[in-house]
Amino acid sequence: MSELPDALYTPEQVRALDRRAIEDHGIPGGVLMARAGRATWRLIRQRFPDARRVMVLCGGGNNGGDGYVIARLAADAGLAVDLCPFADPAGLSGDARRAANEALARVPSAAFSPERLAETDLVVDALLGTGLDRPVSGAMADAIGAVNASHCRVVAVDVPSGLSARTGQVMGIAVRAALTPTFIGLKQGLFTGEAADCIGEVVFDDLQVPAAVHDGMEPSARLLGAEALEAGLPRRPRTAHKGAFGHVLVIGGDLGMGGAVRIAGEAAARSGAGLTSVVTRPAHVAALLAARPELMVHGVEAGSGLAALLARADVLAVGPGLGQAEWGRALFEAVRDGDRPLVVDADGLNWLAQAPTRRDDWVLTPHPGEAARLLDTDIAEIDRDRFAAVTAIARQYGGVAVLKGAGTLISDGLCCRVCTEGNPGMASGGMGDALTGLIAGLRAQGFDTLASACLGVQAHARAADRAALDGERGLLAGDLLNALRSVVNP
Ligand SMILES: NC(=O)C1=CN([C@@H]2O[C@H](COP(=O)(O)OP(=O)(O)OC[C@H]3O[C@@H](n4cnc5c(N)ncnc54)[C@H](O)[C@@H]3O)[C@@H](O)[C@H]2O)[C@H](O)CC1
Ligand SMILES: [K+]
Repeated sequence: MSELPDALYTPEQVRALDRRAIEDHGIPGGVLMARAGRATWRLIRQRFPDARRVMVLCGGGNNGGDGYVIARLAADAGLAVDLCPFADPAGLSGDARRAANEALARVPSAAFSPERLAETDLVVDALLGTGLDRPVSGAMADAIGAVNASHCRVVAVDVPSGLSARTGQVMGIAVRAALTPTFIGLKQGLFTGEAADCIGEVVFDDLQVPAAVHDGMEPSARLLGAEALEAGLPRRPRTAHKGAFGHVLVIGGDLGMGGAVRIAGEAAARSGAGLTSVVTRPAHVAALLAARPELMVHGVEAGSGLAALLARADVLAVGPGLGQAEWGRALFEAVRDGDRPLVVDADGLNWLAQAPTRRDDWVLTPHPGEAARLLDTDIAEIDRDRFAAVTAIARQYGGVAVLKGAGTLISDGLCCRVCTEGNPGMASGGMGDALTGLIAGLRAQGFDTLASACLGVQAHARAADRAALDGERGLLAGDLLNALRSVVNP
């Protein structure tokens, strides 16, 4: 099993890679299945050497076929094996049927029994893989529920059963695995949506298929590898001076929401921007100046006195705490059609959704609710396929779209990038404001629209990982901001 490649594919693309391996490179499907089974078995022996009793759940397709190979290998190694078919092996086709016949000649099949889980060390989930095409129900759903409720560690073959390999959404119910060995091509659905609760650790194996099978196959998305951030944030020259690192102007903070612009401003400053200014309600000026003397804070009523401040800024971040009142609308409209690159978040996105327009130099950073408003749809539709949603926003509004969530997606309308860093503690107030400021700060330092979005998302998630104590509780924006320094200045 090797390091994760960055290329992600749809299930259809992976099936095409399968066919190329078979048809163009003469590797029989049964050999691929045997290799998938052997690779998974080797991983099981490495990671769970103490397992003595294994339960293998086999579905009605080739994912099940992989499971039969594993069951036979486990029996040959002397483990006690409960082999539980969830489809009549006689009804299997081709390679899966041959694998089933070989396994069943070695191991009698057993009906799934939740009670057996108490004596089971390890469950191999070979129910469903890339062929999942409807919500899981009936006996298969009951079994997945029992396995998830048990103490058993689970190895999910290729894809946790019930998780969509395309969208990362759970269809009915899905296996929660400790390990997901996956083959030939990484499925995009393993890295966004609800996948983080199901995949455990993804381990990739190319099944010794020639890399040439990927030739001409444009990945549907790419992982933001850990090294992208280090490579992207160059060290500063000794002769550095603040004028060389840009000037960010954060706009927002209607009455009662001054904290949002403070967080965004502080994130921009900590990102390395040379100067950071804030335009907000006059009522917030004194408190902001006292809290963060690095920020230059200006109290502005709707639109008046803004022009001079805009002229001095290199990048604008509009939205944190902007609000849905007349004040916010006037400020948004004053900057929407200006000539400065923009990062638009929060209520800035809501104002944009009410009067859609296009630009090539902005970064839009919606969460699923804001994305639904931008696309005039509902959150369920966004969750149905987040890759499609973030691409649609980038194509409709121009620039770069960032769809925040577990596995944040970044799209320029052509290819999606996926950030797999971050933790559940980020689901707390102020996180989005910090990301907005961070992206604007990087943009002000000369990174282009896409690079500032990718580096900003990754730095934000990594700072959250560093700040999270147990990763399960709500993170404070201040904790993230404190951690940011060590991330942006490695
Ligand atoms: N390159 C690779 O990734 C390799 C993949 N292999 C394995 O093959 C599966 C894909 O096999 P396929 O037969 O296309 O699909 P599945 O096995 O996932 O299942 C199809 C089977 O299941 C039925 N089905 C679909 N949804 C449901 C549902 N909700 N409930 C019940 N049944 C459902 C569907 O009707 C079909 O009958 C891949 O994941 C790998 O594990 C190769 O073995 C090695 C190379
Ligand atoms: K599976």
